[in-house]
Amino acid sequence: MIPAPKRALPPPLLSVNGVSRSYGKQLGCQDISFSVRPGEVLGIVGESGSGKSTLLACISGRLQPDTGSLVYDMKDRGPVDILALSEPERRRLARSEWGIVHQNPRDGLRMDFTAGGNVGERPMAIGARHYGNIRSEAQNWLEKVEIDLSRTDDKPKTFSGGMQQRLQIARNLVTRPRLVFMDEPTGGLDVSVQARLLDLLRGLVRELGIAAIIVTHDLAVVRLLADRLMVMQRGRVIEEGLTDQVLDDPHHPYTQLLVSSVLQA
Ligand SMILES: Nc1ncnc2c1ncn2[C@@H]1O[C@H](COP(=O)(O)OP(=O)(O)OP(=O)(O)O)[C@@H](O)[C@H]1O
Repeated sequence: MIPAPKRALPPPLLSVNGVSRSYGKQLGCQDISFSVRPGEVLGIVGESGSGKSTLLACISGRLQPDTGSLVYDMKDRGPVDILALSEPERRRLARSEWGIVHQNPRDGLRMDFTAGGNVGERPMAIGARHYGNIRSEAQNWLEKVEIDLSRTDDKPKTFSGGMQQRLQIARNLVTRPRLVFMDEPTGGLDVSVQARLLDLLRGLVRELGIAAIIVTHDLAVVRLLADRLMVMQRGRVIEEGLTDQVLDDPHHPYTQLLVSSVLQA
């Protein structure tokens, strides 16, 4: 029998090659390479100071790497070298194709806008002009993230931490980005609120087929959300693979320690 042809993997959405960044003599991250395909969720774990935030800032265009290259497959232009884009081009790319969910929702929300305004601002930024459509899309997203519509015109400062985080997620996903960067998306929330938020995030990411890069020190977050996992220690990647494989059969002693410390907790 003739074997069925293997289905080719889609080309990477983002390719990171040899990215390093130091702060003076202090190493942030060193020689990091990986790629993320459309719809794939990559988790990056490691203890405090291992370089996760530095790496995330470098690959999301918020921090200039010292060396390395970043290639992103834009919807209408194909692969582009992100570091060679002009600042306005990079901002346009971030607005139209990316989302960034910060650990502290205050960093990702406009605290002086209403909840509806926070969600509606993103479609407006990429050209939506019909007020009625923008408001109904915003309300649709508030419902998706389980915020009561009676709160549409309230400001986020009147919301709980969990509600603010859900609002930040709605603000990011309303434009259906192709890639979302998340920095400790459930950090700072109560355990029960975290669990609900994780469920919600998992449902939305899968429903929309969004690719995501999630930085966290919480293995439960990556276990639930990430297809693949990278483990960092002292600025370097020390282990990577499919999430279940890495967590169920860790090879590097540091990953073994990380996994066993969670099991003992
Ligand atoms: N602005 C800065 N100036 C100097 N050193 C920095 C700066 N930001 C980070 N570093 C150093 O870079 C290394 C990596 O830090 P980074 O914040 O990327 O780690 P992390 O894994 O994200 O930690 P955390 O989980 O605590 O946020 C650390 O040694 C840190 O002290």
